[in-house]
Amino acid sequence: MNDLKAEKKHLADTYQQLLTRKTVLSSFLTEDRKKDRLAMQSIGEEIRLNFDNFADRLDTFAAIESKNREIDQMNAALQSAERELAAIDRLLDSPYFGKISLQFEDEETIEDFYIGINGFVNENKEGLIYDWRSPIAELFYAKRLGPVSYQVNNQKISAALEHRRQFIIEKDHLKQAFDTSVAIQDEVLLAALEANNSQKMQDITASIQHEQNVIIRDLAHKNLLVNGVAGSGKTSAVMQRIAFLLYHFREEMTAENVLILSPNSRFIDYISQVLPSLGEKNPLTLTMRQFCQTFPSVDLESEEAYFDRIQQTPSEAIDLLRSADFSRFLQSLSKQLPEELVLHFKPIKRKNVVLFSEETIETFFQETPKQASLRDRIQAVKKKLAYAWEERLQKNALAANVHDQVRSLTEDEQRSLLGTVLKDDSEKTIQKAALRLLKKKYATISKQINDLNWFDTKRLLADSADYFTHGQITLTQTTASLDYTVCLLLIRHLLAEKQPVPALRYLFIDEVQDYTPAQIQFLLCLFPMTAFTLVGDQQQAIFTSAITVSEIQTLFQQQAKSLETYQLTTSYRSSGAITRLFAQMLPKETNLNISAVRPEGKLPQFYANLPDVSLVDIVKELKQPVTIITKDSRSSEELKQFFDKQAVSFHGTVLPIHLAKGLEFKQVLLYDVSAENYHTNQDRRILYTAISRAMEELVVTSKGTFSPFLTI
Ligand SMILES: Nc1ncnc2c1ncn2[C@@H]1O[C@H](COP(=O)(O)OP(=O)(O)OP(=O)(O)O)[C@@H](O)[C@H]1O
Repeated sequence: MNDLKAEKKHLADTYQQLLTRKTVLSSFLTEDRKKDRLAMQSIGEEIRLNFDNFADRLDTFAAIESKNREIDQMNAALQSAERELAAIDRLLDSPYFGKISLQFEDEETIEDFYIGINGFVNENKEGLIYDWRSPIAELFYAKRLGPVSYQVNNQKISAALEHRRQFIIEKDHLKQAFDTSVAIQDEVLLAALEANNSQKMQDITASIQHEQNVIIRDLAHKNLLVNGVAGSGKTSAVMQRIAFLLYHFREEMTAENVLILSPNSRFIDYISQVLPSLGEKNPLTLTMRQFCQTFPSVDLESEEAYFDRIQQTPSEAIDLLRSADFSRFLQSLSKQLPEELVLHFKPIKRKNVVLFSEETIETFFQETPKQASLRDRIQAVKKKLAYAWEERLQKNALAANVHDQVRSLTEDEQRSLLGTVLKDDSEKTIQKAALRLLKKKYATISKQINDLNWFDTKRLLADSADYFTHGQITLTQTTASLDYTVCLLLIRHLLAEKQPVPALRYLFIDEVQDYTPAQIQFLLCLFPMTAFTLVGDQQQAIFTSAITVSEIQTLFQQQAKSLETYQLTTSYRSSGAITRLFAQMLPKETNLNISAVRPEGKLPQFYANLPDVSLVDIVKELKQPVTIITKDSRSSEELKQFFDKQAVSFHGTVLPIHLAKGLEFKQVLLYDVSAENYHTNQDRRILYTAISRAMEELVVTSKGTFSPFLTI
């Protein structure tokens, strides 16, 4: 490349300008922090607090207000400088990764734009680096050279993309440069894949592929569903899309308006660095179980019990609780309750003393307008109960014995029961304190009223199941399974009280194939205005809790919501040989043609009829760290104990597949892939998922003969 020299010079210049700006910002921050402290100190000295008369008070407030404004301005300047400094620090690691040369209409010269992980404008207000999310940077990810356009402030700008260059840069060292005419060059992609050395997920900004970019930047469609093969960058696309949206809507939303639902706690940790490395805050990230636990009075099975359960064949009752039909029926109850379904109320009690009987609550309910929605009627009953309770407390607070109780309180007791020490013992003070005392004493009653403990939602759910299945299914729920809780929360939300949820603009669901139709329906009800991005892989549906693409599409259609579907078939994670192996696992009718990006690499090794004692040598010989993946938790535990007993030490982990899901590891050993362990269609998907966790080296063992799904 004849202008490599010019590129090196450009890099040196840019790097120098970044360094200069860093120095300016650092000294501004140290100086300003000092000034800030001094300013704070001087406030007390400068403002004479004078509250003598009305005019003095106004003057004092005005002086405080003006000082506050000064401090706010100072803080805003500090924060903005801190943000800029952090961005510069990121850029100093690698100032930019791409360049596009554009010929704009009516302009004679071609203009160059350098693209980096963040933007940088120098002190002369020249844009030296453009953020990869800026409108113009989209052209960098465009498929071909030639006529292109982009949108700025709803205005279309046309140009000709004359030239695209990609760089591999470390600090101020230009390691490689490639001129590319078709999207992102393989060398850059392969270099990015090679450089993936971390245990945590990394951003893919410099090598986002065209089909991923379309998903990341899709603003035209509110709801997206991405069905992509193993390793096709679905999670990466989710993270990059969040970063893109936070940038694009920076004036309107923050990370607080985003929620990511993830498969398990390990995965949450795995993705935790991507957004901070791009200068963005992580949004709240939860598993569906954790999300349901955020609601009041939810008591749920543990994560382990949950995973155990969703690997078992479900009972008829669980099937019902997961189904779209049943949750749709529950949803329909909010409009009209069939005559056969009767609401049941529970008495409000304290220590076996009934304060509001079922009959009283039933009467309150009957007094509410019949034409109102059930939720409004329940809310009206709640208000009536709260009012009746307050009245009762006020009446009781007049009683002499309560007043005596108040008078006999020591100062310490007053502090702990009334929150203050009584100033006098006038009738008025004592009466007020008496009410406070009673409220404190009977706090559980207010809580019961508030938490709707008196409305028997469990009974309604059980009766609904009975009615819906014509008496075929009786719900006898001993432990609160996630499936049961989701239906209960749906009833609570639609029929009793809107559940408290964050104001979400975007909801991202990873591994969506593991959700049930009822769960998706529940989320759609909870977040009617939110935009959904769902990503998953039908072939990785390894649990009995699952949903298909067409079921998801139907659920969206029923809610009159559009859903744009994307399919990704290029796999970036595993070597060619490993990709070939898991691609063979797909049933013919899927018609999926998985293409690998990485080179062929080392062939997987297979050991049939291998006793555990021989496993030890194989594990030790493998490049470390090695991840051993088992089919379930029980075999993981057994294997760990076996290694302990044998005093085998190796660098790595033993994980059941449900915890390895979504993650990736350089060296993987699949434990006991025997015909006995892997013969059903679900086993086939487990195997496909397990093999596709391996990036470079794969060893497959079996205690007996191999599963028929392995065509070695
Ligand atoms: N455009 C890209 N450039 C560089 N690396 C990429 C790109 N796309 C994906 N990768 C890498 O490929 C690997 C797989 O990506 P990711 O985990 O996002 O895929 P996935 O579709 O969510 O996988 P799975 O469903 O199998 O868990 C990751 O290491 C990711 O960094």
